[in-house]
Amino acid sequence: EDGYDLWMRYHLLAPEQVKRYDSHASQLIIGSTTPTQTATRDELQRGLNGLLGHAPLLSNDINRNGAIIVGTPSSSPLIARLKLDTTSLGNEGYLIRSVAVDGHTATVIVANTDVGALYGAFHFLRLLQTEQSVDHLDIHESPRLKLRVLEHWDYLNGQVERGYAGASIWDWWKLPDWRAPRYTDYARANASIGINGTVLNDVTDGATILTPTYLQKVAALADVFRPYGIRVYLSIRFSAPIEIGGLKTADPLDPQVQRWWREKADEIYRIIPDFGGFLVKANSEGQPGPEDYGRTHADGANVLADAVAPHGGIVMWRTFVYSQNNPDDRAKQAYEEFKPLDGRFRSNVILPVKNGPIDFQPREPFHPLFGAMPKTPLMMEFEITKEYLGFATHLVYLGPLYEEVLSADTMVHGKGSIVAKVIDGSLEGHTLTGMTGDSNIGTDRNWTGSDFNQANWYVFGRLAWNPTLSSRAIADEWVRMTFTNNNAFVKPVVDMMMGSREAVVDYMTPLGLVHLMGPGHHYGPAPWDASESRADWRPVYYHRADHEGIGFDRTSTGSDAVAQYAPPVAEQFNDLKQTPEQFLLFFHHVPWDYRMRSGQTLWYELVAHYSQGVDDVKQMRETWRHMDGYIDDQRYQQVASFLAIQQKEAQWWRDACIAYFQSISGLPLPPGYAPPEKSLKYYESLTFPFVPGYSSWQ
Ligand SMILES: CO[C@H]1[C@H](O)[C@@H](O)[C@H](O)O[C@@H]1C(=O)O
Repeated sequence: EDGYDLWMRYHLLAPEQVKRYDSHASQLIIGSTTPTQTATRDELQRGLNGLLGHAPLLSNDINRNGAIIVGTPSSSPLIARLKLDTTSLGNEGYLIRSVAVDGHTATVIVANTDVGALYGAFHFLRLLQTEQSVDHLDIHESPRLKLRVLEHWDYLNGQVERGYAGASIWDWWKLPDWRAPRYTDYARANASIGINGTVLNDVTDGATILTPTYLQKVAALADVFRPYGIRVYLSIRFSAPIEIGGLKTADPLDPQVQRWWREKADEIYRIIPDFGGFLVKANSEGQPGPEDYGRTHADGANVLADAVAPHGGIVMWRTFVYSQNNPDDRAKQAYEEFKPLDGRFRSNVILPVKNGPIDFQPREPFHPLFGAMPKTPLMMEFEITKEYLGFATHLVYLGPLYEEVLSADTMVHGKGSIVAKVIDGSLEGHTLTGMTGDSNIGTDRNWTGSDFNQANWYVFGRLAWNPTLSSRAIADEWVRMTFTNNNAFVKPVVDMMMGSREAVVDYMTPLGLVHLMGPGHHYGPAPWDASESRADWRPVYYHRADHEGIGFDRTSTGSDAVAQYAPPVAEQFNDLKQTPEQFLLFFHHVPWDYRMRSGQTLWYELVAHYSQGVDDVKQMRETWRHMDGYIDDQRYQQVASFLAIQQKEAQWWRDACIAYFQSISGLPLPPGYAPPEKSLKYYESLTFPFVPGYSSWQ
C-alpha cells in the first residue's frame, strides 16, 4: 500500500461489482504480434485479473457472450467484419462499443492503430475501476491535442530541478544495459492517461546528452516507451555546437552550425527513428541562445527545426524568457520578444507558453501570448511539480488551476475565444498542438512525493487529452481508482481536493499577489526580501507594498502590461472596478483603505484571506480525520501527517505575511483576528539550510 501502483491499482472489486462485470469479461480476443498489442493484452489481463479475481479466457474466436475484442480493422478479421466507421478516430483515438457478433454479445475496443487500442483498453479498465456501467457502451474518444508531453527537469547526475519526490528515475549509469522495470511502469502510467511524449532531461542540463554515449542510453529508454506510444524528446543546450561540436560559434545563421545540427539530428534518428524532437530554453535565466549572436528566437528555433524536419521531428521553443533585469515589468518580456516574431517560425516549431506571465504562481491571470500569435502554434506549459505551492507535503490539487486558465477567455475573436481553443488549434486552424507539464516524478515509492501529488500528474494527462474536461470529474475518477469507490470517502475527498487550490492561494498569495516566496528555493514566505541582485528576483518587486497601499500597477498609467491583452480584456484589467478581485493586486496598486466588494477595506480583506487559508487547511484535516478506516493505514497516516505539516506552514505563511504587511501599512488587525504568533523579526530570521529541488543554475 505504498502508492507505487498509482491509479492502476486493480484491487479486487466488491462481490456485486465482480458479478456485474464478469458477464462482460468472459473472453479476451486480442492479437499479440506487435509489442503494443502484447502490452495491451498484458494490461487487460493484469487489470481484469486484479479487479475481478480471475483473467478472461484468451481466445481467437468468439464462442460465448461477454467477450472483449480488441484491435484494429487491419489486424483483426473479426473487427474488420464489424465494418465500424473509424475514420474520425485518427491515429490515437478509439471506440468502445457494445455489439453483437455471431449471435454473441461482446464489447469491442477498436482503433486505427495499436496505440489507439491500448488507450481504449485503459479506458475500459477505468470504467470498471470507477464502477461504471459497461452495458450499452458507445464511446468515441480521440485526443484534442497532438503533443501531450511530460517534461523532466532531471539532470544527468540524478538531481531533479524543482523535484520533491527523490532523485531522477533515469538511472543513467546503468543504461543502456539495465532497463529498470520502473521505466515500463512509468510508460504504462502515462499511456493510461494518454501522455505520448517525454522530455528526459532538464532544460538547463547542458550538452552531454547529445554525445554518442548518452544517445545510446536515450535509445534504450525510447525502446521501452515505444510500445506505449511514447516518444522521447531531449532538451538541448543552444551552445552545444561549441561545447561538444568543437565549433567556435553557435550562431544559427552560420552554415557550419546549421550543418552540425543537421548531422546531429541525422545521428539521433539513425538510432531512434521515432525521436520526437528538441525542447529549448534559450536566452532565459542565463542560458545561451540566438540573441547572443544578435539573432532572434525564430532564427534559433528554425535552425533546429530544419535539422529535424526531414525526419518528422518538431521543436518546442520555450517562451519563458526573462534574460535581462526587468526593472520595469518582468510580466511583459515574453510577449515583447515573441509577438513580433509571429509567422516567422518553421511549421514544425511550437512554442510552449506558461499558464501565466510570471512563473507558475498559485494564481496568475492567463498569459497574454495566448491569442496574440495567431500564425504560430502555441502549447500550454503547466508546472505539475509544486515549486511555488508547498513542494511535496501541501495537499494542492492543481486541476482547478489548470481549468481556470484553459477556460479563460482571451476575447481575441470575441467571446468564447478561450485558451483551450488557442491550444487545441481550433481558434486559428493549427494542427500542431500540445500541452507540456513539468513533471513531479522521482524515485520515491509513491513516485510524486505524496499520494495526492499523483492526482496532479493524472489531471495533467487527462486535460492534455481533452482540455475541456472538468477538473472535478477528473478528481472523482482519480479518487475512485486510487483509493476507493465508497461514496462516503469519494465525495468529501473530492470536495477537499477542489477547495485545496483556493486554500493555498489564500494562505500564500491572495488577491492577485505573486512571488512572495523566499528567493531561490521558493519555499516559505519572504515578502520582505530585497536581497537578490536582480530587481525581478525580489519579492518586494512583486507586491510593491508601501505606506499607502499594495500591488503592482500594470494599468496604462503603470507598466501598461494590460495592453498585451485583447482590447476587451485589457479594458477590464485596466479598470480597478472591473478587475476580478482575485487579480486585483496583480494589476493595480491599491490603497489599504480601498473598499472591496464586500464593503471591507483592502487591508481587512487581505487579513481575512490569509486567515481563511489557514481555516481551510484546518477543515481539510478535519475532513481527512473522518476518512480513517476507509483506506489502508499507511496512506491514511501519511496524508494525515502531511496535512499537519501543511497546517503549520499555512499558519506560518499567514503570520509572516500579516506581520510584514502590517509593518508597512501600520494598520491594526481587524477585530476578531488573532495577531501573528511571533514577531516579524522572528520570521525574517528563519533560514533554510537544506531545501530539496534547489536548482543548480542559481
Ligand atoms: C527550469 O528552470 C525553472 C526554474 O527552476 C524555476 O524556478 C522557474 O519556475 O522556471 C524555470 C523554467 O521554467 O525555465
